[in-house]
Amino acid sequence: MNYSRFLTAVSAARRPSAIRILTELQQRSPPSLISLAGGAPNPDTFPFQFATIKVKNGDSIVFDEATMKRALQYSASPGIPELLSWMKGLQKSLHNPPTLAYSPENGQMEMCVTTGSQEGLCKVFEMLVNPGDNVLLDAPTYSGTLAALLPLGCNIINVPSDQHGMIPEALGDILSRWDPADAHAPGSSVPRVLYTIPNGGNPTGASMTAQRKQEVYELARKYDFLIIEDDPYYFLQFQKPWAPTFLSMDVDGRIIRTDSFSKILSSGLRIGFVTGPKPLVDRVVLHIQASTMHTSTFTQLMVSQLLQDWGQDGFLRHVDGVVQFYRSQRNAMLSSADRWLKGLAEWHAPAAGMFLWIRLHGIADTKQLIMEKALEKEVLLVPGGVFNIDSSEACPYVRAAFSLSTPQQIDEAFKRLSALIREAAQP
Ligand SMILES: Cc1ncc(COP(=O)(O)O)c(CNc2cc3ccccc3n(O)c2=O)c1O
Repeated sequence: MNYSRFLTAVSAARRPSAIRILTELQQRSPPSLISLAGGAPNPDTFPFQFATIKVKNGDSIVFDEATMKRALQYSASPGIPELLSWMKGLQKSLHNPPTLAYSPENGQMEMCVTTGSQEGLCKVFEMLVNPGDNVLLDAPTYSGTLAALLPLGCNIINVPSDQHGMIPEALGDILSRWDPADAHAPGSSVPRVLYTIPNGGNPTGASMTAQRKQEVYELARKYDFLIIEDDPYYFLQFQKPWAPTFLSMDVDGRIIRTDSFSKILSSGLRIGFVTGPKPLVDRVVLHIQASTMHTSTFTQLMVSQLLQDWGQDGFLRHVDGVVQFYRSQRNAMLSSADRWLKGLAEWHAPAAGMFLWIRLHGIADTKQLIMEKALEKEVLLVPGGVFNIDSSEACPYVRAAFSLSTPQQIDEAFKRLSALIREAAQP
């Protein structure tokens, strides 16, 4: 694939940081090398000496003095080698991307660590989206994505979707306004990027079927666009086998996947990953070099040691426990919805994630209801309009998260919401 056609002017202008090249050169050199190059601070001056982090299974992660000095020091922009290597092993086991065996210039699978998948998304958009570009996505969508995309001045084209995710026929209809042959013409307006959340969508809870992913992928091949597979809820799928990912079917090297440890290990540690064709991931790293330089070495080392101790089987056993928790939370929310909201609202049972997308009857726009009346009743949800491309558009939906509240709190919250809807619907 010709990846240069996808790059923004900003991204094409980025060059490797000379300092980072020296840092990585030094890190690859034998200890006998004497470096007067890097402007790194001397870790002997740092006030932190060592750390022991107790893990719930009884194990401990120990940062002795040498490890602590490394943890507190600058590290490589793509991520620390041991974490990247472990994650590449996991991606191979879970997705077995066809691009694993490709040459770098042909899109060999590469990865980098990001400070949460939010940073990954922001850097990927900065790399691919120029002002005026047509970008395809299925709204309502994650508000953090809209926050990153909209200021770039692109034209977001909303692709219709339902509880099974983006509708390929609707995407095909939208694309039919262009001739695929024009895709490579200079200044072509054929969309070059499609973004979607394939599992446990935020806010809709929708999960794409494998069939729909295959059909969307074929359209991406026909019109030669990239797919950003934003999949932080991949590990929160309530049924096995987990759905095949776009990455697992990527014979062309046109998938850029963002993963996150936020929903399964920690959201505060800010660990995410970008997986995709090497020419593009290497470019994302250039954007990282010019902003955060790298994700915290401390948190990368901490997570890396945990994963080394667990191995893939141990990691997946941990994930099973997390899934069990969220499945039971989802079931509690669904039974409370049945108890309090039947006849007042409608919803679909999510197969993954942590959100229930609820359409309230008799209410054209939930914004005022939530921002004023709901607070009086001491119940808080997210008004659906914030997930629309135009947040001022009326939206009868609310997003309810079943991640933090107890089943008892969820039940009381829906009892209060039902009173709200009844009052609001009265003439
Ligand atoms: C589809 C999709 N893609 C990327 C991300 C970012 O996750 P990261 O790996 O942690 O950076 C997210 C995180 N979503 C949310 C985050 C959040 C944080 C504070 C408070 C509220 C939040 N609400 O409501 C959210 O939905 C997401 O849902």
